Amino acid sequence: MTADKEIVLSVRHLTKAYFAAGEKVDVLRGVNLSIAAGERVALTGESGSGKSTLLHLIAGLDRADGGEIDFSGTPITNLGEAGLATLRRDRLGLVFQQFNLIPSLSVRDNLAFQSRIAGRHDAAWLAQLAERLGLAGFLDRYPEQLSGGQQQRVAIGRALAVKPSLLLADEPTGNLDEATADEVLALTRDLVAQTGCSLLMVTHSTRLAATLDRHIRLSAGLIA
Ligand SMILES: Nc1ncnc2c1ncn2[C@@H]1O[C@H](COP(=O)(O)OP(=O)(O)OP(=O)(O)O)[C@@H](O)[C@H]1O
Repeated sequence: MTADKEIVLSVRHLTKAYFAAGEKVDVLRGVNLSIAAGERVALTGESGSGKSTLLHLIAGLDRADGGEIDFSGTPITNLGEAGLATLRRDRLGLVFQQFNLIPSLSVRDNLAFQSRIAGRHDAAWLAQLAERLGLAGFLDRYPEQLSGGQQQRVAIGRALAVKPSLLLADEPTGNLDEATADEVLALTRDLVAQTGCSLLMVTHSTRLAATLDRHIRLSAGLIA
């Protein structure tokens, strides 16, 4: 990470606990994390270490108990639901293990979904994304008519269509076989570089983690 690069995401002293069966579980105990513009970071950690929890907090899908999250210097911790929704729509790309495509929409309309809502529809960029993701011949199909790898490529294209400042990906290749996972990740890396956005990707694979710019680990509620 170069010192003069803009910090896109800054997380400070983030804490989160859950109550389950009457017991308090401290999942995040003071997480600190900075991601620079264009930086691609892999997040690993044992099952249950809080990786998804951290991504959900950064995406504003859940509230932290304490600490701060800034996007490009703007704190989001105190934003209301509407502000968080706007942030997700305009600045974040989200990709989850379950592809979360809309079954009743064609590939073309799934790809354009978020960028249309954000008022940032760019037909030329979408056509380029579809081409690069190998989806140009599938635009009139529906998600159920695609393979898992193809569906995940639609989810990645949809997230990148808005040219987000940060792509958050939670085990994006977890449901794919190894060869397909490698191919989807390589494409994601290239497209993230072309988009100029930053990437924070949760993965169980230290092999895939090693292919990004930085590899961080969550352990005992802290980034090791
Ligand atoms: N809504 C919830 N209520 C209670 N406990 C929860 C809730 N969500 C998560 N947890 C607990 O918080 C801990 C962290 O969960 P999280 O899903 O963030 O881990 P993870 O590192 O992403 O795991 P995995 O690699 O298995 O997906 C786990 O012990 C989990 O059981």
